[in-house]
Amino acid sequence: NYYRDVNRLLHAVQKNATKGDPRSVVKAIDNFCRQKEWAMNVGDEKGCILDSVVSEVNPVTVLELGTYCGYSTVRIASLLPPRAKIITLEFNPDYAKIARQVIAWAGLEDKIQVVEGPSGEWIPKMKEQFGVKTFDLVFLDHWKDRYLPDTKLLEDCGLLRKGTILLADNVICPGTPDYLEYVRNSPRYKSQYFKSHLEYTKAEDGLEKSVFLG
Ligand SMILES: Oc1cc(-c2ccc(F)cc2)cc2nccnc12
Ligand SMILES: [Mg+2]
Repeated sequence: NYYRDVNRLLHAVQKNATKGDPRSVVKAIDNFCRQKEWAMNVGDEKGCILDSVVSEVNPVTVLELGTYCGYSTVRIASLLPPRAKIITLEFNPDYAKIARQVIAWAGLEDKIQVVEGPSGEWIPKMKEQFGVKTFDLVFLDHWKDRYLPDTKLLEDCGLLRKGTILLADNVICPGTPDYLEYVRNSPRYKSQYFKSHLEYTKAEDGLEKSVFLG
């Protein structure tokens, strides 16, 4: 079952990665998923595109939708300036439990807040619960049918500012057609597609980077 799989991924991190070294945690997960068991991390190829967007934006406040095992959370956090913070939402409690341990192994607990529950319920509470004004970067990597409603919710809750970057995983595989249509046709976004491959495979996938114009 899924929980046993993610547990083996955690053990691979604890066995092969150096405690307190985020990049070795990322490497250990990629090696495990390439050699042993595929898992739905953003992966090393799309991960390099993620790294370049994070480095370009240099965000202070990041929202990640879909933590899973914390691979992209660790990848992003390892590139953030000292005071920067990531809030990452995960619906599945088993995944959240694993992610917290992966994040702890990387030594990044101080930068990352893992929040359990439905994104649709937590987004309207971001300001009051976490003192967030607006997000500088949002990484969408959760259920594909939540990308569009959650983006509209972020707009309606005033959590996006002129220049906020939305970066969306899996816009080709599994695919998020309604989200793509929205960000590519709305006058409120400037959108750009980064062609890549589905993690650890040769199938096409890509990331969509969209700037909120206010
Ligand atoms: O990166 C991803 C890949 C897949 C996925 C699963 C099965 C396939 F066959 C192909 C792709 C699902 C995902 N769900 C949530 C967040 N990210 C995902
Ligand atoms: Mg994904």
